[in-house]
Amino acid sequence: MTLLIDGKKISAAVVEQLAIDTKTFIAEFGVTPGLAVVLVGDDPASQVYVRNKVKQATAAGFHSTEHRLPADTGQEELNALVEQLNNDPSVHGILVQLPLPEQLNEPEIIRLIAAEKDVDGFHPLNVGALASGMAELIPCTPMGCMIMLEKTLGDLSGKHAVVVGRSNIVGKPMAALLLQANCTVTVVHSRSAEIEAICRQADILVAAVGRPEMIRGSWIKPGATVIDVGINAVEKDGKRRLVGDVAFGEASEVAGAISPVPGGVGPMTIACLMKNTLTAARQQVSA
Ligand SMILES: NC(=O)C1=CN([C@@H]2O[C@H](COP(=O)(O)OP(=O)(O)OC[C@H]3O[C@@H](n4cnc5c(N)ncnc54)[C@H](OP(=O)(O)O)[C@@H]3O)[C@@H](O)[C@H]2O)C=CC1
Ligand SMILES: Nc1nc(=O)c2c([nH]1)NC[C@@H]1CN(c3ccc(C(=O)N[C@@H](CCC(=O)O)C(=O)O)cc3)C=[N+]21
Repeated sequence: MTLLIDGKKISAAVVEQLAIDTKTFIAEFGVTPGLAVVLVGDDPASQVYVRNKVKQATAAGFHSTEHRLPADTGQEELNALVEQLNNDPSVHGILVQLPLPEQLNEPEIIRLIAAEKDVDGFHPLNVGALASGMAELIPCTPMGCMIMLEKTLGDLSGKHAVVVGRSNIVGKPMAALLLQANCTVTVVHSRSAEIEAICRQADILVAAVGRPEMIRGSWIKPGATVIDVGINAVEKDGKRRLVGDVAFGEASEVAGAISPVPGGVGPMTIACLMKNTLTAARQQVSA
């Protein structure tokens, strides 16, 4: 029997606990955690995520604001907004939706966000803290994957984890967290040889590639735990559908446990963003 790792359900439990912790926090400090989400341009998928984020923030009891800028926004203008949010004491968390339109310098923006308000965990200070096991703000998607894995497997010590993808947003921080959880970690990417054979050795397989259904059933070791991070919009029978980086039907016949798309990592990412916002608020009131 293959276990379905239900991200919707697990994330609902996370948000429920968070709403309780937030109430306690507000009662103790008289401060409501604030999240600001910045969206440049009008990419429809990004709009969906931003809407979900703002909705969940409200459900968690946060104060949240949405800042939409036109696709042709210049660097100065975006910098000025980030600086304004950095200086706003009612804002504890800042998320700038990525990728940015190409005229904007992404690393410059990531560095400009105050590290203590960087609820994505992308600032170099937070990346360094994660690498050395001192992190407070951990990238939301990998954190969500870890919660799913620990819920499914308990202790991860000694397991061989294979991460497909090495982006700063998912693959690299995922590998860091798995290593910290005592896994033996292999990271493969577009220049790797023998990807299939390496995947087949994985007790834990995390797919974060951005290629619809690239990972086939035959790449999976029987009984392995598979976490599918991919969110790919494809046309099927004239309709827009979301599929992951894993061929779900085939994979679920081999895997011991697998997360679906949608309803897997996506909702966990948003729940972890809320966790980080409360963590950031806690740090800032006690600073
Ligand atoms: N559920 C969620 O909350 C989130 C989902 N996502 C989704 O996860 C997926 C990955 O996102 P992200 O990490 O940002 O994507 P990126 O495009 O930044 O990174 C993709 C990675 O996959 C590697 N790769 C690409 N093609 C291949 C291939 N054929 N074989 C092996 N490796 C390959 C790339 O290698 P190289 O480095 O060599 O180019 C790169 O490291 C996307 O579908 C995205 O939509 C992303 C963030 C959050
Ligand atoms: N600075 C920054 N931080 C991010 O965390 C970030 C980002 N930029 N850019 C884009 C990616 C993508 N991402 C998702 C979040 C939630 C869902 C999600 O909730 N998905 C649902 C439903 C999706 C739907 O129905 O369209 C699901 O998978 O079930 C998906 C994808 C965060 N990202």
